[in-house]
Amino acid sequence: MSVMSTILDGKKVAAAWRLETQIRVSQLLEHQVVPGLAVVLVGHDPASEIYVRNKVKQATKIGIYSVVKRLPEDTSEVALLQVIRELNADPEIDGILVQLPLPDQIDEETILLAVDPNKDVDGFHPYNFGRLWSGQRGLVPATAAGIMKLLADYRISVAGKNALVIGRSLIVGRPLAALLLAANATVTIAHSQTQNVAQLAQQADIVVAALGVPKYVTSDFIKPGAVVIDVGTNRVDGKLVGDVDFDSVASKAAFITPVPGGVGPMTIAALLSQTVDLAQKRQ
Ligand SMILES: NC(=O)C1=CN([C@@H]2O[C@H](COP(=O)(O)OP(=O)(O)OC[C@H]3O[C@@H](n4cnc5c(N)ncnc54)[C@H](OP(=O)(O)O)[C@@H]3O)[C@@H](O)[C@H]2O)C=CC1
Ligand SMILES: Nc1nc(=O)c2c([nH]1)NC[C@@H]1CN(c3ccc(C(=O)N[C@@H](CCC(=O)O)C(=O)O)cc3)C=[N+]21
Repeated sequence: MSVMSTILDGKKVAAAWRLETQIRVSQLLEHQVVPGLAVVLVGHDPASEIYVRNKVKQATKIGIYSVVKRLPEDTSEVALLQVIRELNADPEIDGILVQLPLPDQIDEETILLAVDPNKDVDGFHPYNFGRLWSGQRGLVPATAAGIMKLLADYRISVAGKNALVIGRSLIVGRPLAALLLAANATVTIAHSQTQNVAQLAQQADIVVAALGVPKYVTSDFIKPGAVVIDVGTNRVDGKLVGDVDFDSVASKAAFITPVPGGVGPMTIAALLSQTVDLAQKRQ
């Protein structure tokens, strides 16, 4: 027996969310407040270029003023710190996002610490990360926020569920685990040294794949009726492939996100919404 699962349509939910954000932007404009977003891109990682272009395009479309600071691959830490200080001091900028990863000569921790925690729209500053893990409200990394919104929109309850998050990066795995915990899930975090990930997944009501290994999660990982969230965005032969083997898993899961059109658009919508939250605080 093979039952098709419900596809969690991130593209659709993100479009509706952007519309809500756009309304909030027009209300701010009536008060002469233009939300401002700065994206800092060091080097020219082609994937990063695409995301940055999408972010800026969608921000502009809903009335957010956005600037991209493009810096060469060989930029020094000192030079990057100078750019961040200028953005911290710029009254037109509400949100600052430093695209990761950074080139080797730049220490990530130093840079994340330099961003004004009140403008840290990515939620990567240790102050905001600490708040997140303390269960306090604040700025939350966009991918994790986007996934929680997608679950909420489909009325998928998290409380009391077993959730497995595969991946423990600053960008996705850790913040998502914190949000699932705050929503009263029982959370397990798997990483590259975890034994028997498949066995852990078989116990899980919610499986999140955020490891960056194409089609890693196959149907034998999945408990029938589980919710499967695919964060993976891997280029394989020019095609976008998730961390989940969609075709096999879709016949076993109750809900599943596609790639593309799942978590990716929600990430951008979350970023825009949080930029406007910050602009509302300015006002
Ligand atoms: N759709 C979206 O909005 C976004 C998509 N992405 C995509 O999500 C994926 C993950 O990104 P990101 O978190 O930045 O990746 P990282 O490479 O920073 O982290 C990967 C994590 O997965 C773990 N891992 C790697 N291999 C395995 C394995 N075989 N079994 C279990 N765990 C493993 C690593 O463990 P360890 O810590 O031990 O090294 C690490 O914690 C990528 O495909 C990326 O492109 C990322 C951000 C946003
Ligand atoms: N400081 C920082 N913040 C980030 O949020 C951040 C980052 N650095 N570094 C890189 C990752 C990756 N990321 C994605 C955002 C959108 C899509 C996205 O829109 N994906 C579309 C497809 C886009 C395409 O065609 O490539 C989709 O899945 O439908 C994907 C990935 C944010 N990241």
